[in-house]
Amino acid sequence: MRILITGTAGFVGFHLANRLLDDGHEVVGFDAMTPYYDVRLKAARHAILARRPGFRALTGRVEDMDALRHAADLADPEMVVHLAAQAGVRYSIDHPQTYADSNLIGSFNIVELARGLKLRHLMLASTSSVYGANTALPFAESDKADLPLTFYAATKKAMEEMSHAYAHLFSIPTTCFRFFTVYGPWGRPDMALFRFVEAIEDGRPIEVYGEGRMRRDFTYVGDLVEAIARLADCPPSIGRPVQVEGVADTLSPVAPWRVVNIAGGKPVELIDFVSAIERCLGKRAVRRMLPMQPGDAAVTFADHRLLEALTGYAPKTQVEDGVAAFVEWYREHWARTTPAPVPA
Ligand SMILES: O=C(O)[C@H]1O[C@H](OP(=O)(O)OP(=O)(O)OC[C@H]2O[C@@H](n3ccc(=O)[nH]c3=O)[C@H](O)[C@@H]2O)[C@H](O)[C@@H](O)[C@H]1O
Repeated sequence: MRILITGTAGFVGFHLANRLLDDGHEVVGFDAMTPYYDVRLKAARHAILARRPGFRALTGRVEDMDALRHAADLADPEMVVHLAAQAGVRYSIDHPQTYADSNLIGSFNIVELARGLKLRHLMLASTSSVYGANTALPFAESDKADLPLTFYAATKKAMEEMSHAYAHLFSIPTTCFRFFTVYGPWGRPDMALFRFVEAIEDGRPIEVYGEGRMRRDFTYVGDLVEAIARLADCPPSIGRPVQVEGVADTLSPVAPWRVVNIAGGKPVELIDFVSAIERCLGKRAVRRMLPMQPGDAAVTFADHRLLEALTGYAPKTQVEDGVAAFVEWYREHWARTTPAPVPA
């Protein structure tokens, strides 16, 4: 299949592109290389993809419709996977404009682009953050999700809603998947795992928010891309819901559209995550215990029965194993081969 993926220099886009190339698909990757975090990491990911037959990279922002149209002309895609976004829960508090630009305008451009393409499937990355102030656990996709705690979450929910309208009006088979704190090799430097490992290796204290009592349904990136690759083969079709024991399919009655959680399935307390990191590194962290940060969710925990019913797959990697894979990558690859930053 010919596939256009936005955000291929990003953490998830890099892994997904590799996975889909392994399966023999052709991939055009579209990425703006934004400097939200160390661009050398993005460049290194793209350099690996560039060596693979079947991959072509284009640089551009999702806010730039002309650049997107150019990418679509080149790719002639049968499927679009939209992963490019301004991510990060806590960063959104002081930088809402970048979220409005990338996540609202960018996602609008993607559905508008899809309107003119004959796609088998449009897949869009959403987030567990849309469950916001919900307290009923686990989070089921059919639960109302109308109480976002951050503007980041609000922009992702808006993307889900925009895509529903477009799916309805223009018959675009659309799946929105909600990620739950994805981690693993080549991960994002702004996220807990990278920050903790980097600090412990450098002998600096780590900052543990919420006194370490928050829980996250951490999802290993290898499991995530397996789930997305399987979901790619399950485009929604109106009137053809899947039967799921105990949970409702989110298939829209008026559009070929659904939303699906992708999560590890076993929430882990942050302090236990820190202990797993310490065991893998063979070092103790100096822990600075801090209060919860504004906008953070106390718990994320996904109902993953819909994913299982659709794909026959459930994520399986234990946190200890996933953290070990990250630590091996960090020590053997990133810390060893990355040059010191150029002074400003
Ligand atoms: O699934 C999501 O909806 C989101 O997942 C991710 O957000 P989070 O769950 O916040 O992941 P992450 O940063 O790994 O922090 C994990 C925990 O460590 C705590 N945390 C974090 C950093 C730190 O230095 N100290 C700390 O205690 C922190 O307070 C938190 O309790 C994505 O960034 C986001 O884009 C979105 O997709």
